[in-house]
Amino acid sequence: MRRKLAAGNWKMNGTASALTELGNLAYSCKSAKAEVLICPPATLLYRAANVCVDSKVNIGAQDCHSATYGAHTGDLSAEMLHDAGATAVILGHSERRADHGESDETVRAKAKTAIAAGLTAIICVGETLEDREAGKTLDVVRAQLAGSLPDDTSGTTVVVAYEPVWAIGTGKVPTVEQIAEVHNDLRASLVKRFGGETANAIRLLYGGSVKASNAKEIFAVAHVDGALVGGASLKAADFAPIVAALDASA
Ligand SMILES: O=C[C@H](O)COP(=O)(O)O
Repeated sequence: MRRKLAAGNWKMNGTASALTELGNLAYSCKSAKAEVLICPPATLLYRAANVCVDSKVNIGAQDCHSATYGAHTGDLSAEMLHDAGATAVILGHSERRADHGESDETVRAKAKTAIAAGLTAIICVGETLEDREAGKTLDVVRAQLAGSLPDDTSGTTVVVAYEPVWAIGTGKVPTVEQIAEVHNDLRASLVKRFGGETANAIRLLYGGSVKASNAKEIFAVAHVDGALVGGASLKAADFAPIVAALDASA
């Protein structure tokens, strides 16, 4: 049975005062059955890990460099993130694929480095509205999945997050039928490439305007093992109900 995962991506939000929210979340989630992960800005990683020590909340990062060290001004290595207390790292987020021209090959190289440093790689895939309207959703997601996952992927090293670009930050959410179609296809693609045992251990998250109000119906969809949440993860009062809905879906 795959353990459920509620992951929060704070994106470029939060200074030291935001650590109070993290403490509130740690308290709210003290009885959570699902794995809970918060990915704050890198500037808060170390302190966030200290706030959440001995709690049910793990801390993650939002990106890493594909190199292990060197002349990469402004970048952070996976080892540095692990050293700061991160247990996972989000890779290939559509905002990085778009803003930084990140290719599947770049994401795959970063994932290999992250896994080697002991981090779980949360690899994002998702179509644009143009892709969906052109009927290309499954083609796009299959290609990103194939190109972004390392060959030695396992259920403990990789999590896949399906995030339709047009649902991120917009309040628009695919229908449960649309989510089910993609998550079923993701699972089938994983089985085809890695075999059933490995594929069935890989958790599939949905991300894109997840809120307390829609979490229950999203978590009821087959092959949805949790969520990657942006805006609704910034406040404990918004994110804790999503964790509770995930626990109730188990
Ligand atoms: O990483 C999180 C996703 O981009 C979803 O963000 P959102 O919940 O604000 O739509």
